[in-house]
Amino acid sequence: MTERIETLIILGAGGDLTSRLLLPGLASLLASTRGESVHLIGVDRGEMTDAAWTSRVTDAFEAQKSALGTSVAEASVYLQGDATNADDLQRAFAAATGRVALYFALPPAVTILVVKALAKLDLPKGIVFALEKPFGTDLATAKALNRRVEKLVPEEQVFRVDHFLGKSTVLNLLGLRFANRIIEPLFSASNVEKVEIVFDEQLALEGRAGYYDKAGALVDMIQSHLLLVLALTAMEPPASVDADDLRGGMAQLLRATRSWEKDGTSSHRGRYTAGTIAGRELPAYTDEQGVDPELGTETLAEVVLAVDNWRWAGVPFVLRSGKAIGAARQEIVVTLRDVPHLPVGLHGPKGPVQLRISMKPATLELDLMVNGEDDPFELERVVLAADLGAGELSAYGEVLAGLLDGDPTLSVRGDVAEECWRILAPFVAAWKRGDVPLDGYAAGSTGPTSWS
Ligand SMILES: NC(=O)C1=CN([C@@H]2O[C@H](COP(=O)(O)OP(=O)(O)OC[C@H]3O[C@@H](n4cnc5c(N)ncnc54)[C@H](OP(=O)(O)O)[C@@H]3O)[C@@H](O)[C@H]2O)C=CC1
Ligand SMILES: O=C1O[C@H](COP(=O)(O)O)[C@@H](O)[C@H](O)[C@H]1O
Repeated sequence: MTERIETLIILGAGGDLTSRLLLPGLASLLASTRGESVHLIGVDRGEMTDAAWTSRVTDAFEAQKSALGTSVAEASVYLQGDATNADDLQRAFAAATGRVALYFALPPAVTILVVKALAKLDLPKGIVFALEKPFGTDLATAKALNRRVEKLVPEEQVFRVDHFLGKSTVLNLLGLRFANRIIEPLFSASNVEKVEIVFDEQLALEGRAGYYDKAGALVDMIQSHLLLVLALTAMEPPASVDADDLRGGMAQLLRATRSWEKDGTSSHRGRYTAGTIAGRELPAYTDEQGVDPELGTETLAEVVLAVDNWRWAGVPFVLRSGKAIGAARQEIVVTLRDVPHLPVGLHGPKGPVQLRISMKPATLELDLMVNGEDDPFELERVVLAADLGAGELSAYGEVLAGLLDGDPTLSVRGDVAEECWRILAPFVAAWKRGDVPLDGYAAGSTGPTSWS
């Protein structure tokens, strides 16, 4: 049996990811039936006492307080240090006990420098690297990062984190698709006209220019998160959901995925201008602190993909994600083809029949055409709805559970990370060539009007 992780070292402990998602995720795990104690060490460049760090951890644990969480917070320690410096990393390892997970809650450019510094050290036995997305900045750098990392530790000791794999609705795709005769047979080109995977947020930049301005919506959201959701939506039924079968199935699907138009023009990009969301006034993206307007960073991206296999030939997969959108819309929408023949005499509402799997809230809706109450030959649309349940753990809680248990099922395999970059390369190139305009949309709107 794999030895459990005893110490979790977070590099970038003072950052947004750590306080907003990672520590609350840990709190949700510790408060759950699956929680076990862990020695927590925070490392960042800023000066902070152990007491200040403990109080920061305690605050982040507040919403999901537990006795175990309190004891983990109280025993946690902070080390001021530069994660790209081998001596500082060695100090962190010296403070650890048992098997170590080293969490890179760092910008991608810093991560590569840390990996270089780690090459100078004798690493703790069995150490697991938890790497945050994006893995590299393009296919070449992702490959280079993977090659560097594999020189230090074997693949089973690399946990590439993508918290979308920990979202209960995303995991629910497995149950919904592969445990229901009513759903799985629908999922093919003979029945499906189009699949949309949308993650529009009301959140704007939220002070993250340092990272986001170099990433943009395509890399931040589509490159890893939405492509993995696509893989689970469209993959062949695996024999089991163990790490090899599940990740193998996802890799196979992504290898068959490509840009709809080979030159990357089956895409849109947009950037928000000033506007209002839920009563909050937002400046234009280019007026946000730390943004370099010359970079032309998009805050809304949409790409159309094809899956070149027997099941999905000819079906467009539209992936879209945007910030500062008026109404959050986070769902997988499967639009079904019209029935091959509607018996003459039956008539009713036009418009697509859809299966909608919402990531937030976690719900499922299936449109059904039924005979109307008044005129039985006049069809009416009704909706079959189900609550999919929020899941015991937050998405980060779920991936941390896998990381600390040494279970790689929810870790993004190295080849999968590379495939994701390969798929997006034509869009990046088309945008760089200027073949796709950068459209404006007002913050709080649904996006550029010209797209619909
Ligand atoms: N924030 C989010 O919502 C999510 C983020 N991610 C990923 O997490 C990663 C981190 O993002 P995020 O937390 O937003 O970024 P932040 O910039 O908020 O945090 C990064 C932290 O790392 C610190 N840091 C930078 N360089 C070093 C160094 N050499 N040694 C020690 N500490 C260092 C920074 O300190 P300083 O302030 O001094 O620079 C900062 O505290 C990114 O890869 C991002 O893609 C993934 C999912 C969600
Ligand atoms: O990785 C990221 O995800 C969040 C959205 O995920 P959620 O689970 O917090 O809703 C996104 O806001 C952020 O830009 C991105 O880096």
